Amino acid sequence: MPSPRSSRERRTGSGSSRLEFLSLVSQRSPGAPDSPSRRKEPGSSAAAPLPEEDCMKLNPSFLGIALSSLLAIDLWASKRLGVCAGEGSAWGSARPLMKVIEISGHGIPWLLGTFYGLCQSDSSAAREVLLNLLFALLLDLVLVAVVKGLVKRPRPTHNKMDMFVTISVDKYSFPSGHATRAALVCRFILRHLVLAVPLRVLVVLWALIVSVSRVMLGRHNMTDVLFGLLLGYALYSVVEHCWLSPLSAPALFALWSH
Ligand SMILES: CC(C)=CCC/C(C)=C/CC/C(C)=C/CC/C(C)=C/COP(=O)(O)O
Repeated sequence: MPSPRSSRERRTGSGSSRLEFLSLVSQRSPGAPDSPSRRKEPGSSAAAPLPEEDCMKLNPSFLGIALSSLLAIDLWASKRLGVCAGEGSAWGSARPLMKVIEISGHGIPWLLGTFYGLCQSDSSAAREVLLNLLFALLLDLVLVAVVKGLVKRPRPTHNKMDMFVTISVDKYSFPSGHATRAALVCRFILRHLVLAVPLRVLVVLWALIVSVSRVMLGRHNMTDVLFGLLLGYALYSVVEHCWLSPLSAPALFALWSH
């Protein structure tokens, strides 16, 4: 059965830099009296029992504090790195170039290019690889849409929503769809295309530049991009596990056999 391994063997050849913190105190209702833990009845030696909700607010878990701190650092650093977020930003003149890089990692050119290649391919090895790339790209779109829809993290406030063709969940930022695609496509190409070393280095650089440009354009926070890269990397393993071949999916391959 042709597999990824066998197919490989066949190939011989601006903004402000103010920190944004989520204060634990501000989460309490404004004007609320002091906590019962600090209030003692006159003449009584024992403190009144703590209501459960106050216990939770006054004793946040270590994990909660660590996560809030990480998110605060993420928002602050991402805002500082969003140097191409607008024409008036520090590196605003590089924004057009960043937008070209954005399109190079967009779903539409990748889907259309792969579909076109599939229709034009005249070898069974090329058809197998391109069909699996198309499957990987579609799976990536669905997975990112599901996670974005579940997490619903808004895009950074400094982002200008002027992206080339988006779908409804693209108003959310976690994870970065460009970063998942860049990592997925990068792993896929390195594994299934025979390329000279300089070209392999270029593919890795492209994936990194697409990812960094998401933060520079102000589209994403750093954690959106880091998680996106991890997700895309892991998704490639799923694609390889479910690899479509003429034996496992004969009907699909029959569609493109000439
Ligand atoms: C051409 C074929 C075979 C199918 C088309 C299927 C389809 C509906 C594709 C939609 C592609 C699309 C609009 C993708 C969105 C890409 C995007 C803007 C992602 C957001 O990236 P992010 O890094 O800002 O999260």
